Amino acid sequence: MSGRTTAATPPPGAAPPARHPEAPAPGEIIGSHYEYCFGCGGGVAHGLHLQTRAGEGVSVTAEFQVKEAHQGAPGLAHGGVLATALDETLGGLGWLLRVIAVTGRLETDFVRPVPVGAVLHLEAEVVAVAGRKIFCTATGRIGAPDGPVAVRADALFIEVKIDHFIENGRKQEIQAVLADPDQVKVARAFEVNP
Ligand SMILES: CCCCCCCCCCCCCC(=O)SCCNC(=O)CCNC(=O)[C@H](O)C(C)(C)COP(=O)(O)OP(=O)(O)OC[C@H]1O[C@@H](n2cnc3c(N)ncnc32)[C@H](O)[C@@H]1OP(=O)(O)O
Repeated sequence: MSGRTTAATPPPGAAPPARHPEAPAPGEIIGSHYEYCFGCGGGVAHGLHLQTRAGEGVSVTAEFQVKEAHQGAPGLAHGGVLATALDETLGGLGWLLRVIAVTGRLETDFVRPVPVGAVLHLEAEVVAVAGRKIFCTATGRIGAPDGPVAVRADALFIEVKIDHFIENGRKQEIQAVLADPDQVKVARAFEVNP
């Protein structure tokens, strides 16, 4: 059973997504957007360390190996961690549209338990775009890209400007990021080349 609301469903008149001409090529790895991101950062010891790859059209794939630190029940992944894996994979879609976007709504179905040690094969795609609203969907399968579905989500991402982070983030992290020219380059690329 799926208890969907209409919030993550594109309204009539929403446009099909357009892959940006400068989007990473299919198969190309999309690097981490922030070293201390729990989803993709290399600087978080117990993080998910998700490495996202551009797919065809406006889609991405990623893999996540469930570790002991990710348990909820004994030997099983925590549902919140699985939702994070879906959220982080969906977040990678911004790189194909070349917009910065944050999760507004994430509607998740947990279909099968995921054991520690399993590799979750994730894929996400944009379904439609309406103004700043990006409607997308994601699936996580156990063991292989065509393995049994364990989790799936419909989501609404909202396009934001870099000021969203500068105005809302804790000052010490924002200052550290702004002092790092590589990080600023990654973030500003989307605004300079819309
Ligand atoms: C410096 C380093 C940068 C690195 C960047 C990398 C970032 C990547 C990170 C990726 C990490 C992984 C991803 C993460 O984890 S992202 C982290 C988790 N997400 C957040 O923290 C977002 C928190 N929320 C907000 O900041 C605001 O609410 C946002 C920005 C989302 C909207 O507030 P804003 O004031 O801007 O806009 P608005 O309120 O006028 O809404 C606009 C439209 O959207 C509709 N709407 C909104 N919410 C919902 C909802 N829940 N259901 C249904 N609809 C919703 C709304 O009705 C309206 O529609 P319409 O009336 O126009 O039809």
